[in-house]
Amino acid sequence: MKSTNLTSNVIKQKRQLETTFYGNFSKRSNMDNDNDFFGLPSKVKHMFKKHKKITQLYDWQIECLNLEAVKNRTNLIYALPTSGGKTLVAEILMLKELLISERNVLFILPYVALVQEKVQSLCPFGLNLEFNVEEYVGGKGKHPPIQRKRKSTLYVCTLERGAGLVDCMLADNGQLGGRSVGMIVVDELHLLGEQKRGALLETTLTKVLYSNYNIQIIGMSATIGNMNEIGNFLNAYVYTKDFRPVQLKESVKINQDIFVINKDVDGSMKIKLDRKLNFDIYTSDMKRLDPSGIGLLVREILPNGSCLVFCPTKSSCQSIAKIIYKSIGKEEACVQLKEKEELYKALKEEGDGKVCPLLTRSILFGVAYHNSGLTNAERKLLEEAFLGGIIKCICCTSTLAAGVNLPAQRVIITSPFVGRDFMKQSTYRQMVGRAGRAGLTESGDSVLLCQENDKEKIKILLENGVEHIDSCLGTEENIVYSMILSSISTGCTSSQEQLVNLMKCTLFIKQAEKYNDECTVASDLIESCLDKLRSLNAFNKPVERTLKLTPIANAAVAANLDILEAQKLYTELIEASSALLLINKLHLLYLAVPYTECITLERQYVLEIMTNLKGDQQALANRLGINELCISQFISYGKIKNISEIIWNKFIMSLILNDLWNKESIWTVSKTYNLSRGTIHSFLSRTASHASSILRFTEALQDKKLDHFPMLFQNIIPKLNIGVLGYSSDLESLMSLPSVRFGRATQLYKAGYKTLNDVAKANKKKLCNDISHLSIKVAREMIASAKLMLLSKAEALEELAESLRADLNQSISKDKENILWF
Ligand SMILES: Nc1ncnc2c1ncn2[C@@H]1O[C@H](COP(=O)(O)OP(=O)(O)OP(=O)(O)O)[C@@H](O)[C@H]1O
Repeated sequence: MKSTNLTSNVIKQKRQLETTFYGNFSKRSNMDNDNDFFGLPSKVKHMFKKHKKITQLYDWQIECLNLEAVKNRTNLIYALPTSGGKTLVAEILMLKELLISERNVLFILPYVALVQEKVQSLCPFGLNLEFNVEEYVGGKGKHPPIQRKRKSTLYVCTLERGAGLVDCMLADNGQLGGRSVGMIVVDELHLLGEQKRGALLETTLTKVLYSNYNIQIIGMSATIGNMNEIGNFLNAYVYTKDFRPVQLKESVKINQDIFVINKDVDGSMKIKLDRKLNFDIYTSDMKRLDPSGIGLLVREILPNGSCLVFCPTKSSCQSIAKIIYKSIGKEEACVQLKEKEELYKALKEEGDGKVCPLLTRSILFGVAYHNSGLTNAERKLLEEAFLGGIIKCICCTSTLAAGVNLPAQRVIITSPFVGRDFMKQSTYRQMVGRAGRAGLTESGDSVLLCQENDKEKIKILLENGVEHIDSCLGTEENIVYSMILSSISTGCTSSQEQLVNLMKCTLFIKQAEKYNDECTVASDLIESCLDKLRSLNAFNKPVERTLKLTPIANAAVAANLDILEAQKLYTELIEASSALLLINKLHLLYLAVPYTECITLERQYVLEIMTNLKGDQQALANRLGINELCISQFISYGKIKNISEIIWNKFIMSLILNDLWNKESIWTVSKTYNLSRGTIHSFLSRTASHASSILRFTEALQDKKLDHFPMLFQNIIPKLNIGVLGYSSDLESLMSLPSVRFGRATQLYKAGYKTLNDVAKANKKKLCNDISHLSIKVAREMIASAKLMLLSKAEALEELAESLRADLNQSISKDKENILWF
């Protein structure tokens, strides 16, 4: 009876939502019978026009979508220069899978910011075309996913969370949330060549290839030197095109001379003097401040253009932004004043009442810096301002080129070095690829600033082909252990022979075999890894030759931890549970700090903190064995000898979390620990991710001694996820929206949009008026996200109610049968 009531309530709630959002449900169902857009309803075409301003596909996009390989669901990898329009092809393929094949899709992206951007931009599509969009970053996203059988779901995830989702899928016969997965899309496939993350991506894809669940893999990338080899690894059709929608004029500046670079028909480089940079408008002071003329190059594209300035280090972004805003004429400081003020207000709200003094001054001139010292929320506001033309010039590091989609009219590369290393061809290509805005400008240009003595290296940089991708798996043994354990835990393999076959599917073995036909690397490697894993007690006694994992090894897989971390965690939790300090959250926060946390604080700050511990902090220090001896060892040797360094580091990092939890402003915390606010925010995100691993570990382990932990961690994870610890939970639901961080949530709350429902029902124009620095596009996406989230929630409840009812009916009819029988 109860379950029927729940069902009818949920159905009522969902109908109400649907009537509010769509007008009339039956009308919506009849939409678009004319399937003329690659088999998709023509409504999709209109949506691309409305939301992405795309009216026509490029020839290559049409050619690629019509490939036999695509029609036959063969795996596909395709490579084009940056901004070639690769994402659109992937989006159309994903929509086909979600709407026509009605299967779930996993979309793996390399950076958190890219995942959030995608979720935000795909929500209107999910809402109108009726599929779910779920975000998996940090600690966000249920594991295993919520059951959603009625509509297909697009899981948008980072590489790390994608690896976890693939394991869930393999453990559930190729399904996620009760539906089959039909496609996995990987953006920036060249990451395969990166240490750690590349190896993780390689093992994730290898398991999919080996498992044979008929899942189509789509990979996209800027050009890769050995596409065919990567195609061979992924059993994929390879498609490449050298297409750029806007012309790119590349140049190099040495002293005052600017040389244009042209490629001859035979592929050789022609470098020709184009012009001299004119310093005449600079005063002698300005010449001294900006001897290389970066400011002059920026001035050339003003007032209508936009410019990305790539700097070699994080700190140089700030100093170069300062030079540029000082060199820009006063006229720039007089335009778009209202918009700039709104941006300032939004930054202030995000920054807990303060804005960095340099940004305060530079945004007046339309200039900003963008690096990991800023919080994600501040960076997002600056990106939106750049796309909206309020900020005309952003000084950033090369990570921005890979992590954010920001096109500009001009790209200036201030040095051919990234940190201390000479730039790689792929990095250079990714940076210059940002020049030119498709649909907005007809061409874009790039200027690389270099010294006379870099000439030879520059020539090689410009002439050489793109780099090959080499597997990093050989040097990442922890990732090989995890692949072995997860493939056994999910049922993909169960014997040594099967593991060898799995290993043979990796890029690492395929590349090793290239040079050696009789290669035994796979069997040797599996043998030595199994020996090591046996010595770590990862296996129960085998029954015949079947490998079986211990509960801790199984829980490690569920939590995406490697076996050593899982064992460390188990011991730590057992020790903690014997005397857990629950006077406040400090002890729990201590447990949530990842073991591999790599932030090191300066010595003088550590001393200041450790010699002034307060009562609760001292209690935990005592509990962990941190005493005066440790401090004196730290003073004398800079190292601790009587306790593990991990405990010492985790303790200090937990103090940061505790200060934030106790409502200390991020500016004060940043000063106390001498860490940038951006660094603190990324630490929070890693902690959120580790806390959700602990939750999954303890849930999967089902060990009575640890059964209080899931509830305790569930309590702190939501706040860690949103990156704001010490504030009221009223903002939590607003901050679950992809585009909403603390400042925007506060503005929404103050303006009367207190719940997701308020945002879902908002009028986009009114929302823009009520909230500073909010574009119509972002407002529209925000409203769509709120609607989609509420509908998905209502539908999940509905499904739960249905399954409860079915369960109940079954047991009632069984009872009846039994009564009859007796
Ligand atoms: N057919 C098209 N017509 C007009 N604009 C397009 C078209 N296809 C894509 N674009 C636009 O071009 C820009 C770059 O596209 P996209 O991000 O897909 O490129 P990409 O090849 O994935 O680049 P990256 O290598 O940076 O990921 C986007 O703003 C996108 O909306």
